[in-house]
Amino acid sequence: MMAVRSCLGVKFGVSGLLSQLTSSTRHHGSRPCVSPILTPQHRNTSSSSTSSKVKVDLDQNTGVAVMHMQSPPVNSLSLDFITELCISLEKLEMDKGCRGLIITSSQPKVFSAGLDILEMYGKSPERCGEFWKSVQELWLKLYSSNMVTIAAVNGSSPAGGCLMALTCDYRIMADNPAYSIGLNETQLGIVAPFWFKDTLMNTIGLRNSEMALQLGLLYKPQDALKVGLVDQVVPEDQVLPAAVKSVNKWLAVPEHARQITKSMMRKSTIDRLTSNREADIQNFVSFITRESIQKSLRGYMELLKQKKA
Ligand SMILES: CC/C=C\C/C=C\C/C=C\C=C\CC(=O)SCCNC(=O)CCNC(=O)[C@H](O)C(C)(C)COP(=O)(O)OP(=O)(O)OC[C@H]1O[C@@H](n2cnc3c(N)ncnc32)[C@H](O)[C@@H]1OP(=O)(O)O
Repeated sequence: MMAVRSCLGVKFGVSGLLSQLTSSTRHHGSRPCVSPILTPQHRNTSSSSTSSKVKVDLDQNTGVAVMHMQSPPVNSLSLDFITELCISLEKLEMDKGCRGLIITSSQPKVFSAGLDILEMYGKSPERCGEFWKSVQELWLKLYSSNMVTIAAVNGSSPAGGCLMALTCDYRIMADNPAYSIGLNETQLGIVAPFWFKDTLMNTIGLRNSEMALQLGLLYKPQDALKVGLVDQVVPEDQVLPAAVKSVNKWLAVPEHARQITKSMMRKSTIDRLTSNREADIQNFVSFITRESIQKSLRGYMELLKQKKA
């Protein structure tokens, strides 16, 4: 309980010329690349799709989609919300005209509050299992995406919210000391599973991960930058423009080479979960339904409410 309380308080690799020469003939996997030369029909072509919790704006000229998370109040990742995110991601992944994705929040002050604690409290083992499977699915879709993915972190991003950002290729955070980001699971009395840990370690290394995970650290933006948890910190109103600038830089790299390199870097981490999915679900269910863990979650939720009062 004490612990719970304390918690609340280019240069391109290949030549620029080569990359420019290939930019109009590049393919995204099997998908043709969008030509950078604007014809009258191509100008200002954008499409927008909205489900109740996810709004996606795709600019067909640039091939860049912006996914706005809009699940009030704090974009906590419930089963319904995760399902909508997965459906949107699947559509974008299949869309030949989409090569880059920026993920951001429509909610003020929060990118995502992480997993919805109410999905883990007082629920049947079957329901917990279904929920965890969806969390795995979201992680797999994001971490293995062929698209260039940029997290435009425009608010706090604890635990599962941080994990979402970590799955992206690049993270830009708003320079506001009121915001924080990190895998703070231990502070709730729960344990980040191995694939959360692996994703963090792949980003900030072993020593920093040891400290971050055991202490359940939530970093202010400037500290997150120092440790490598985010790649860039910009004024709040510049988060989205900076993300657009970055995505274009990443998209200028020959697509096949970038995708194969990404896949090579992430494959072993992805394989580790895909070959252990069922066991991981069983682990989660038996862990989260323990009386002591349920008690910790209840205490944590009460503290969140008290903080408001
Ligand atoms: C051996 C190992 C084997 C297997 C693995 C086992 C286990 C692993 C298990 C789980 C992994 C979990 C990862 C997670 O993501 S857990 C969730 C962690 N999230 C948090 O700690 C964030 C908590 N929230 C906050 O800190 C703040 O809300 C905030 C900074 C995000 C926003 O602050 P605000 O002041 O803007 O907003 P609040 O007033 O605090 O909140 C508004 C409203 O929302 C409710 N709420 C907040 N966060 C959550 C959440 N994550 N889930 C559900 N609900 C949440 C909050 O209670 C308020 O509700 P009311 O308006 O009072 O009703």
